[in-house]
Amino acid sequence: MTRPIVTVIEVGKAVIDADTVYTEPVHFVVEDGIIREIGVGPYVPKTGERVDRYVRKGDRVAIPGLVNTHGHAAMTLLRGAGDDMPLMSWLHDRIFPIEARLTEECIYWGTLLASWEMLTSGTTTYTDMYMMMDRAAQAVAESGMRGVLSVGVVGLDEADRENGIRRSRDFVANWHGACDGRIQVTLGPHAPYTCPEDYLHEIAELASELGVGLQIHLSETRVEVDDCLGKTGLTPIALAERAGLFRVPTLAAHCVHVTDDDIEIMRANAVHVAHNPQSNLKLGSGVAPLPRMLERGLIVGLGTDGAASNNNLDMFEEMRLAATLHKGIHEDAQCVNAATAFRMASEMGAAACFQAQGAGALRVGSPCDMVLLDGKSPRMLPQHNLLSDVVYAVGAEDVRDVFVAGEMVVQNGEPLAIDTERVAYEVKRLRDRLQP
Ligand SMILES: CSC[C@H]1O[C@@H](n2cnc3c(O)ncnc32)[C@H](O)[C@@H]1O
Ligand SMILES: [Zn+2]
Repeated sequence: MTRPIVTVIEVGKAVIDADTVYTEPVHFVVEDGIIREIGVGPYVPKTGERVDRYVRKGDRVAIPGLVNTHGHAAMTLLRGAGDDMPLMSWLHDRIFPIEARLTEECIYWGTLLASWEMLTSGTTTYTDMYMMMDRAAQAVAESGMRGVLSVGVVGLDEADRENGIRRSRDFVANWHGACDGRIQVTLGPHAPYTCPEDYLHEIAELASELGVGLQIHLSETRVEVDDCLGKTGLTPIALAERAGLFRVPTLAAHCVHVTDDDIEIMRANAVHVAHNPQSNLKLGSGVAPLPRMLERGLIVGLGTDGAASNNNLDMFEEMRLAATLHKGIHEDAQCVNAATAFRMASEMGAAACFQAQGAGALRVGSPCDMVLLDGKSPRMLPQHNLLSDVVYAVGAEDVRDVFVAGEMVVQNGEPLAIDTERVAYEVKRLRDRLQP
């Protein structure tokens, strides 16, 4: 039997989870990527204990790696390609024509650009629904991130339907659980307005057969809901339930225009939600009833959506927006407090995208997905309340070092496994080819 790799990480302070904050020096003992011990003060080796790696960062504040529960990574290549438009014309008039020109290398370099952006802004796990996903998975494998990846499928004609099923099946076979479990696969039916009910049913059956969950856009705009009601007499969420979608673990993105009955359907079927406040605001879609969903006990994570509708992948911005937007809407300063927003960006987000128990926190037994913030940042002074600083004040620029499964993937703000100069060169080259 091989001996585990033991890493000791010493930091100045640590947010273990939304309810547990250490304001004194802390050490973490990590064995094969899992946190085995947390102690106050410097690490003192016990007799016979061997440590393979020491990381001494006394001026850093440790937080769990952030979890982005909805996005389309390679859409970084489309950042700024279509702004100030509502969803449907944005998709049909700007995005789909550019996406028709995307090649495999676009997906690879676009996903690496997203990984660079996400890792250096403190995200260690992200979800993705897009195309040519083998190249996205290759980028995730190389970058060191965790990804919950899906082939985005639409079913408006027979050829698309067959391709979607075949590609999804192959993608699960090739990548589910790859890279020591860093890559997880779900199915990715795009939305009820691009996947007819019988196709949603077929995808749910496939997910069940393959033992994976699925992610889908649901009830993002008022137009989507009104069209669906007009055509079927059901809301998109009621339609998805009738199609049998919710018989498999489902992560529903957006859920902006949902009724109380919809929320009850989601609760009864344990549907998870990805709340994307920035993208919903920018596309003029509206504001999801997050407080009602949380009150009813739904598991809700935060997401950026793609970089063409956000227009960045910064989860600190998303967390702060979630913790302020709903206060304003409801004229209630206690609505979605700092702890709730932090939980959604970490532990609840990890649960929302089907990560293992303990993921998204820094407790004993959790995977060591850890972000070290600059404890000397002006945004963390004078430090009345560390959790408040992390949610309301800190920004991506304060992220210094990042670990995924105990491996350092960002050091002093630089990704260790991504050639950032090359990525910058390649995405500029590809941008020029994408213009119609
Ligand atoms: C079939 S691959 C995924 C597909 O989704 C598109 N997309 C990006 N953002 C959104 C959004 O907010 N709502 C619906 N669809 C979206 C993306 O451009 C791809 O075509
Ligand atoms: Zn989306």
